[in-house]
Amino acid sequence: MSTAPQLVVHRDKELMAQAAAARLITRIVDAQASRGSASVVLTGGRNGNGLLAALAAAPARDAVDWGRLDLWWGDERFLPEGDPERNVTQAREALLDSVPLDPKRVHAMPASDGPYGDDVDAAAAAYAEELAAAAGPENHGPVPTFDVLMLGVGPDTHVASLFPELPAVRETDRTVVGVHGAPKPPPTRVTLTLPAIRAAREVWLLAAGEDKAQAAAIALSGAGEIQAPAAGAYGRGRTLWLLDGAAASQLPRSLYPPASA
Ligand SMILES: O=C1O[C@H](COP(=O)(O)O)[C@@H](O)[C@H](O)[C@H]1O
Repeated sequence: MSTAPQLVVHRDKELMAQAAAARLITRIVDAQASRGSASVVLTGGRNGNGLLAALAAAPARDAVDWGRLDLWWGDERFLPEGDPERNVTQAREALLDSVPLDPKRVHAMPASDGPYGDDVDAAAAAYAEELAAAAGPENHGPVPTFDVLMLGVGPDTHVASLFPELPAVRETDRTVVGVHGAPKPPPTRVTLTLPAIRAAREVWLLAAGEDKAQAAAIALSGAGEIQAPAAGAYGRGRTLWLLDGAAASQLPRSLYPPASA
């Protein structure tokens, strides 16, 4: 069942990143307190990396027990290990290299020079198996119930590597698929599908900057998920759109009334 999106609009992208980082710290600490560990799905892109950098700079980051955190990725650019364009490389630089994570709990998606070579579909199937192996009987299918799954919203409404009208966004069965011919480079990618995204307790969509304004307005105005993948991303318990004022500037008044002064 879809959860209605809730919107939080911050003044600018710096404040949005800091507030989202604080929110994430709280969610992780709460999950660790109630379930012993936490699981978070990271996103690539400018807003996702901005959040990780803000988290790295937040003194409260020491409240997290980094050894009891599972990290997964919503998508990956299918490039060689260590490529600066890989989402995991950027996440390592922004945060992961500076906190004491358990390497066994950092579930990066395969690289194009990894065990599956350049076979992106085999790489996607392997990640699906890794997710299935981590899912327990208390989960609702072949993926863990992630505590928080974050998605950067692209200017074309893509989330993860689910681009409008491409086959990946139509997938209703598999949890992870290979993407061929993505309109944003690189063309070959690995992505969670909408059914996997919807297994999360909380889905957070991040949109900051003027170039995200139209995408946010379209996705939040009742567009279909095939044409606007962000519209199909929701969590089991909560769907949260975290925006800055620029990204919120084209939202319908019923969702976010502009300030009167
Ligand atoms: O390529 C990607 O783009 C999106 C959005 O990135 P942004 O820089 O426009 O914020 C991101 O969510 C995705 O993970 C990434 O692979």
